[in-house]
Amino acid sequence: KRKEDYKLRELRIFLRDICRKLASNRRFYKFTKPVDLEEVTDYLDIIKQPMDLETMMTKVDMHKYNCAKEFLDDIDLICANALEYNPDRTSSDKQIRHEACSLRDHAHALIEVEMDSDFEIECQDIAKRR
Ligand SMILES: O=C(C1CCC1)N1C[C@@H]2C[C@H]3C[C@@H](O)[C@@H](O)[C@]2(C1)O3
Repeated sequence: KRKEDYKLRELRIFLRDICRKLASNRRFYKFTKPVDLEEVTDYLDIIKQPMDLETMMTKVDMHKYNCAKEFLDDIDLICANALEYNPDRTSSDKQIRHEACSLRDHAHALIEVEMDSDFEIECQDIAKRR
């Protein structure tokens, strides 16, 4: 176990906690599971890289994130997908877009306040080397 492996384990513990908090917020329930591709049959024609919070939790466990920025890139992907697939002037699409922007801003704010910025810089240096 190298020194940086201990840092990445600390990052995983931190990101699981962030993911748990987001997934347990009822405002974000639409983003907790993959879009049902049997129900939404044209989804992959429009959205080339689906993402959701359960998939992100699995990615944490699979050591797919080497820094918080990579985690936030997937949060931004969840949001961008929702804005792209639900663009209409209807109240249901507007509600999805509002919730997507709220998820994005809440996730960035949560990490900003809870993450030591020097620790993230160290993780981003590890990410570059890998
Ligand atoms: O984009 C999404 C999710 C919401 C944020 C992610 N979906 C695409 C479909 C359009 C809209 C209404 C239902 O048809 C439901 O299946 C979906 C799921 O919501």
